[in-house]
Amino acid sequence: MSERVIAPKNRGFLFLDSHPGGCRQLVDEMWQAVPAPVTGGGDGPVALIIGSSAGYGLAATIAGLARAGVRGIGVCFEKSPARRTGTAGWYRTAATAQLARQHGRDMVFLNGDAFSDAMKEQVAGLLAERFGGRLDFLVYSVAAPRRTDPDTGDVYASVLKPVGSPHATKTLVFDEHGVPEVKEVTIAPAEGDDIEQTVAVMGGTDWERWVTFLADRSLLADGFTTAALSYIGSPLTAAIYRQGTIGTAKGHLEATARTLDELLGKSLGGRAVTSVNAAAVTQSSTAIPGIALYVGLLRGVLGSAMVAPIHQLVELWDQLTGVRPLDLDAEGRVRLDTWELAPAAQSAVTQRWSTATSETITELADLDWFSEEIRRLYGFSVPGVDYTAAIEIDVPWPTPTV
Ligand SMILES: NC(=O)c1ccc[n+]([C@@H]2O[C@H](COP(=O)([O-])OP(=O)(O)OC[C@H]3O[C@@H](n4cnc5c(N)ncnc54)[C@H](O)[C@@H]3O)[C@@H](O)[C@H]2O)c1
Repeated sequence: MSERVIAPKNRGFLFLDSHPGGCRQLVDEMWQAVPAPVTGGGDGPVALIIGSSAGYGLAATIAGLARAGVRGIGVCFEKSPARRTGTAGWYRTAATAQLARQHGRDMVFLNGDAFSDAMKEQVAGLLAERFGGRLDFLVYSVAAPRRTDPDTGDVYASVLKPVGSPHATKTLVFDEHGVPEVKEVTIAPAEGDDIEQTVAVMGGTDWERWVTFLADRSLLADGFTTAALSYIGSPLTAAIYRQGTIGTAKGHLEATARTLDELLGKSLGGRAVTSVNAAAVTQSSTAIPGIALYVGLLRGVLGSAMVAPIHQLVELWDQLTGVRPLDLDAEGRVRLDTWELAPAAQSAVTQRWSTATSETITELADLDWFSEEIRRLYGFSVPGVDYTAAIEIDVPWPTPTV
């Protein structure tokens, strides 16, 4: 037992501790935001969510459980409580597992490296023993800085750089007193094998490996459907995102979807798609130069008309499970980002971006919302949570009952 009062301590957008009570409350809120389930009764389809503890993967897990009535497995990579608290994803996973249990959904969470074959073996074993040897859905939502290639042991590192020439962008930072500043930074272009390395981490290689690994063991159900998360984004961030190293990886992921779609269509009557989601404040997205400024301005323009990840993922599940037909663009992608890229929204954000300075930023961007979103990633700034009270940090990883 280790109870303590947890105060937010941060360096920039990174916090050293997270709050178990706040994380639990946020997971509850996400669950409550999901409209009534569309389940036909019975056990529900079997789903595997990779990257289940944060951002879009957490939204996929909660929407899958609460809306589509799935059971199955969530995989993520989180740190347990020790001297410091556990990571926020540790506590969110414990809270998600508890809600799943309360709602009678058999959901097992595995903590470890999704890129490894050991994790793939573990999932294959669980599918065979616990879930009838058939997987109906796989949602792939990993954002990681590194991947070890299981065949060679090589470690690849992804970078966030423009391709071809240096790129100067405005960026949003907060000084040590939390005062916002708009700065200009110039990012050097990719060099050496930066592009290949980034594609090796954030492209489609590991997603494809998961699908073929499970297919080779006959663990995919007829009609098996898989979706991986992608992003396009605004022309304002294109040099660093879509036309940059990470965008090249997303292009690879989307090409992988087309290959897998053909393969699964022939063998199982199945599907593989990418889901292009909209900008959201997550630990991964705030690491991308310019994105914090862009998202703050987007919120300034759209306010609560921004569609939260949980609502986007309800829509994705509805399309994957056939509540509504799959609605694909010409490139075969589900588009959940149309509200972000709508011309009116983009021209308003572009206008604000061009005039944004340290002096004007608080009027142009919704920085209160942005700062709260950052804190909420760690379970802080959650209404109804008493941050002056001591709270147990030694929350165990959820173990399945029977
Ligand atoms: N955040 C955005 O604005 C945005 C927009 C559109 C699409 N996306 C896409 O959504 C996906 C997820 O991004 P996010 O922003 O939600 O990220 P995130 O940082 O919030 O979550 C990443 C998840 O991946 C897991 N993870 C990381 N490394 C792992 C590993 N080695 N093994 C197992 N799990 C691992 C983490 O535990 C966490 O659950 C990415 O493909 C991203 O490009 C993000």
